[in-house]
Amino acid sequence: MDGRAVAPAAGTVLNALATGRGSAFAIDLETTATVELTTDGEVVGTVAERPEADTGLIERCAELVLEEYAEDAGLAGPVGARVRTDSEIPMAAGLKSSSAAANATALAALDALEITDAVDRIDACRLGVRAARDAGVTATGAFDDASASMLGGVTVTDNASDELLAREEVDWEALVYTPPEQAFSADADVAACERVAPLAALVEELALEGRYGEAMTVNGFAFCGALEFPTGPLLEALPDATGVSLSGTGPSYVAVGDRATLEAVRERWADRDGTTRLVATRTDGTRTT
Ligand SMILES: Nc1ncnc2c1ncn2[C@@H]1O[C@H](COP(=O)(O)OP(=O)(O)OP(=O)(O)O)[C@@H](O)[C@H]1O
Ligand SMILES: O=C(O)C1=C[C@@H](O)[C@@H](O)[C@H](O)C1
Repeated sequence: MDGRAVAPAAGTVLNALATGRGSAFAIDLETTATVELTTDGEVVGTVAERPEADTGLIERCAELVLEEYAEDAGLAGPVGARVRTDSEIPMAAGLKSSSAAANATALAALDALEITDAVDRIDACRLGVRAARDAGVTATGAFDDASASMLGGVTVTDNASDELLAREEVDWEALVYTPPEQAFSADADVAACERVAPLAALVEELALEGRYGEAMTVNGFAFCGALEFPTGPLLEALPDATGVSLSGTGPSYVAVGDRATLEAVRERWADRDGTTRLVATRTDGTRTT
C-alpha cells in the first residue's frame, strides 16, 4: 500500500522563540512525501537528491503514525515503511522545510493506511510536531509553522500547548530571498530571542488584530537584532511592502504585498548573493495527491 501527500512551505509573521507564541503563513513552495508500507517492521527514510540529509524527522513521523493508527487501519503483525521526500524548499533556510516534510509524511502515511478522512488535519499536524520534538529539529515544536503548512492561510498559535489561536486566509504575493547559508532552528540562540519578548508580545497583539504586515515588520527588526542577521533586506523592502521579516530562524527573508511593489523589491534583493523568488500565498495547505 502506497500513500502520497504534498505540503507547502511557510513564511514567518511572529517567531515563537521569544514567548512560545508564533504566527506563520503558507507559501507556494512544496515538499512531496511518498510512503510505502512494508511487513519488515522497519521505517527507512530517504531525501531525494540529498543523500547527506538527516532522515530522523520523517522516519519518526512515519513511526508515530504507524504506532498510533496501523491497528485501527486493520493491519496486524509488524508494519514498516519506506518514506521518501522530494522538495523544492531549501532545507534549514527559514522556510519551514521541516514542518512541510513532517506534514507531507504524516498525511502520506495516513493515505497509505487508507484512513486520511478518519483523522483531523490538525491532529495529523500535532503528530508531526511530536516527531519534530523527538527528532530534535525544533526549539518550540514549531506548531505555528506546522499549522500554517497543514491548514494553509495565516495561523497564530501557542507552541507551548500546541493550540491554534487564530487562522485566516490572506491573498498576498510573497517575495522570498534566500542567502546561500543554512541556519538550523535547533541551533538558534533562544536566550537572545527571549530578550525581545516585549516586542514579540506586541507582534502577537498586531497579528491577533489581523494587522499581519505591521506584525511581520516589527518581528523582522526584533529577530534580526536577536539572531544577528542584517537589517539591510528589511530596509530595502520598506516603506512599500505590506510587511517584511526575517523568516523563521533565518537566513531567508520574506516580504508580502502587491506584485508591482514586490517586483521593485526583487530588483534590489537581486543584487545580493543567493536566490530571490516571487511566490503566491497558499490557502489550501497539505493534501494527498
Ligand atoms: N525535505 C525534507 N525531508 C526530510 N527531512 C527534512 C526535509 N526538510 C527538512 N527536514 C528535516 O528538518 C531539519 C531542518 O529543520 P530546520 O527547522 O532547521 O529547518 P527549517 O524548517 O527549514 O527552518 P525554519 O524552522 O527556520 O523555517 C533537517 O535537518 C531534516 O531533519
Ligand atoms: O523551531 C521552532 O520552534 C521554530 C522555528 C522557527 O521557524 C520559528 O519561526 C518558529 O516560530 C518556531
